[in-house]
Amino acid sequence: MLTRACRLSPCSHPLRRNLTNASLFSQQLNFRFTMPTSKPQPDAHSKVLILGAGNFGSCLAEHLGDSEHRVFLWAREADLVKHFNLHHKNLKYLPEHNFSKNITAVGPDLPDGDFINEMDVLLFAIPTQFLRANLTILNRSLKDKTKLPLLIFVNKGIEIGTDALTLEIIADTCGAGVAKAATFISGPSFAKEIVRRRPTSVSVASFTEGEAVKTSDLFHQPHFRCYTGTDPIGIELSGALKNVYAIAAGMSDGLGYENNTRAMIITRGLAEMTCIGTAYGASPLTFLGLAGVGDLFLTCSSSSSRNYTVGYRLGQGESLQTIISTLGSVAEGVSTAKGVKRIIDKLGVHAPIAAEVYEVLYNDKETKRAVRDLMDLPASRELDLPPTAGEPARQLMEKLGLSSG
Ligand SMILES: NC(=O)c1ccc[n+]([C@@H]2O[C@H](COP(=O)([O-])OP(=O)(O)OC[C@H]3O[C@@H](n4cnc5c(N)ncnc54)[C@H](O)[C@@H]3O)[C@@H](O)[C@H]2O)c1
Ligand SMILES: O=P(O)(O)OC[C@H](O)CO
Repeated sequence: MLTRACRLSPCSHPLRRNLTNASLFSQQLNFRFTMPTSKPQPDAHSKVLILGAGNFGSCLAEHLGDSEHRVFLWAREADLVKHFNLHHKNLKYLPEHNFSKNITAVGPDLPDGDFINEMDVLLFAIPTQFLRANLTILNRSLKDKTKLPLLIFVNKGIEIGTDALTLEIIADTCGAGVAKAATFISGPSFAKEIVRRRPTSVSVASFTEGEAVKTSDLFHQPHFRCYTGTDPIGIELSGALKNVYAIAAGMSDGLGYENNTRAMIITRGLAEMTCIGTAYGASPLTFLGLAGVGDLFLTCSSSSSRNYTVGYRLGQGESLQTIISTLGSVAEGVSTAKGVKRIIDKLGVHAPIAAEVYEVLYNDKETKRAVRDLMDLPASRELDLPPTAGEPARQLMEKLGLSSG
């Protein structure tokens, strides 16, 4: 079979133990810590600032504009700001769409402190690799950290160089209190389908159910459902990891392999994601949700996915450099593959598909050779979840002041 995936020290009833640990852990959290919360539930006419006017930021601006919120969309591109306000169009990222008149573009400089402090909601749609620099500037504007706006993050990646999840980037730049209040949206949600009001569902997670519910209520519409949870680390890992497997699936299709191979990559990819997440300290169940298998399935099976497209073009023989310079949009899996490789090496999780994607992207390994090496792995058991050692999550929780030990 394809992999000897995810083998750490065997344990007798790993799933049961992981579930027990996860639920005990969240009970301890709710019981032992006073969690920071944002201002009360944003009402029907809230002021929302969306940071990042790419495909997803502008799509979510449109989504919230539907609900008659006062929506501001920050773009770092001066021409985009000017054209958007004149014509309600985003020519660079969603050129076909006519945007709601409830949206005002702002930029190219980040808004100042007075403006930021008037907002009920700050939604970050900035790719992971640029988040730290922008949060560092924004932090200076967050005057009263006991009255935070609702803070929502939608990026799906791991930071190069630090291997940090977004929670850690927020803690480093704005402090642990801000990170603890953050909410994450992730799940199968192509921007261009949301602006066409196609029925869509996502996962929404925060450390407290209350914050997640505020975000869910804000986003809920007849064509858009949110499912809440309290495993933000698992939700973040799901979104970041699926991008790497979408590259693998695209590669396989680009090489001319067919449905069996793609199904194998999706299924073994889910097994790898679950093992990596569990070893990291997330709940294995999170990977069975919309942010996990839902988004994995979407991006591994559609040419609308930028990550799938990168893989497909690699499989067709194009160089990574050419693909990146002509993609016109971000494919978070390319940078995230670096962090994933370091995380699996550090945790000792056997995740051969992720490792082969890294080899193709960064060590010039031929795509065909990568597939052959995966198929040559010795036969293995289908799934042995690692014990919930969870050292990275434990360290992160400690950094956030949420250590339970
Ligand atoms: N497009 C989708 O369907 C979708 C869906 C869910 C989540 N996401 C996630 O949302 C995030 C944004 O993706 P996108 O699709 O909007 O990307 P995009 O490629 O459409 O746009 C890129 C965005 O990054 C901004 N940017 C570039 N350099 C920057 C810098 N130095 N500082 C700040 N911003 C900079 C651009 O101005 C633009 O707003 C990604 O993490 C992506 O994984 C995207
Ligand atoms: O185009 P991709 O591959 O970045 O995928 C976009 C979203 O993550 C889909 O949910």
